[in-house]
Amino acid sequence: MSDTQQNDLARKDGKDSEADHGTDHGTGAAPAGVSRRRLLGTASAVGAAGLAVGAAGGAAASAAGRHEPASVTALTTVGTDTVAFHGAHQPGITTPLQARGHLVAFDLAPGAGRKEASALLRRWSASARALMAGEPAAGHDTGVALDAGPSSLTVTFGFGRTFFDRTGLTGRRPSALDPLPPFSSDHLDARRSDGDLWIQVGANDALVAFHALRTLQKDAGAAARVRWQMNGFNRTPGATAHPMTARNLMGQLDGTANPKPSEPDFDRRLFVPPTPTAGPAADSTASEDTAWMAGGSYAVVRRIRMLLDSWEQLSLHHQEQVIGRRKADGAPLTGGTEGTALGLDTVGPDGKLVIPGNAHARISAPEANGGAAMLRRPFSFHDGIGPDGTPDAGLLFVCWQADPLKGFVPVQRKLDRGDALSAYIRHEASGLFAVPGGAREGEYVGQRLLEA
Ligand SMILES: C=CC1=C(C)c2cc3[nH]c(cc4nc(cc5[nH]c(cc1n2)c(C)c5CCC(=O)O)C(CCC(=O)O)=C4C)c(C)c3C=C
Ligand SMILES: [Fe+2]
Repeated sequence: MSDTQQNDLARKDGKDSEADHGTDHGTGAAPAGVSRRRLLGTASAVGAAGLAVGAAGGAAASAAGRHEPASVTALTTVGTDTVAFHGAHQPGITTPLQARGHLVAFDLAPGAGRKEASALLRRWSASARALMAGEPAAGHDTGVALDAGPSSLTVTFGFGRTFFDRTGLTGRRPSALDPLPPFSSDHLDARRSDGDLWIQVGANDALVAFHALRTLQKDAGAAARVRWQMNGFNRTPGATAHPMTARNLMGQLDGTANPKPSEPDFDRRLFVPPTPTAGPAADSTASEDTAWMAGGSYAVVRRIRMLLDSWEQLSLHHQEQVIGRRKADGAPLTGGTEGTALGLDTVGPDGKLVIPGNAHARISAPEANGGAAMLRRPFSFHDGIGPDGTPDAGLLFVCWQADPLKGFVPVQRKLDRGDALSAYIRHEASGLFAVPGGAREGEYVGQRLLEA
């Protein structure tokens, strides 16, 4: 069994034990040694108000002069959930979607090179490890995340194409980092695209996520400057009656047909193999000296604005024709439930395909793209109202794959040519980042690139 599968199973065990105790957060293991039943027992002694206030409310109650028992503050497992920093792969790739996300790109400062980059990655990894374990950041903790647990915090680091020239490592740049091809529907803003370094922060608490982001920005010191930052969100764990696929801001279930860890080719699709596999591709990879990417993955990041004013004018029927799935439950228009395969050849009584030829789900399906697949792990964004008076909202589309030329690129090429959804979205920014494998104990992320 792969590390990914083990990780997922470990989290699933957590969920199951949580379910046994009657919670529905679906976010991971309960705090060690504290059963849900015991907490409920404690809470019932202080009344229903104690149940509702949770951690933040507990602090407020103390400030108001009421001294609640400390155990009341531990009613939820959302705060106590942790994700491992060390492992074969970096966290934040197969981790379940978190409620809050920050994507931030940095450029190395003028004059900063490999030495400074290596010291920076060492500092960043130390902070990420500590914060993900629920410890304060070394030296300069701001206290913003005080009272909260790690809340499934993940920090993921990547290198952009330009990083390699700036650090004298051009010879070790993977060809997979070659620029993405232009697409006819691109409206890309160069200032909000690319970057030498990229960080993805995710957490199930907004203050925990902000605290991590701020810590990492301060860690950058004089070595690197923020190039762009994007802030996103997803549904809060526990907001729905049962764990389910996330909805995006168009209201669709988004993520249904993602590759699953239980599928035999999951790791192969997502992660760079330790050694080049046999065959023609192996020769070119071997000559690249990219062994440092073993266990890593490539992240394609796109800020995709949704033209919500136009989208929301469509009838439900038309919206469903655009995607090829039912809006309420994500089932294919050919019937069944969310998990049912798309009936791509099914024809209706009118002789037409039930899932239209230009439906987004049809065009992006691996069956229609020579098996090309990626793991989509997005955040929604809403940055207010744009100068044109429409919502500046949409999807921070992040997808993961072992090779962008076998994942994002062929699918986006196809979508670019005839996706019914493209009339309602606009790609505004883009980045491609090499995300190295996870750091082993005592190692920092990227050490195998920077110190070999
Ligand atoms: C190039 C890759 C993709 C981009 C860009 C993209 C943008 C995008 N997608 C949605 C909404 C949905 N996408 C869905 C499925 C789906 N999308 C992609 C790829 C891209 N999407 C793939 C590979 C798939 C899976 C296709 C399949 O195998 O069936 C769906 C259906 C539900 C699901 O499977 O997730 C929705 C809904 C939006 C709103 C969007 C840009 C804003
Ligand atoms: Fe999609």
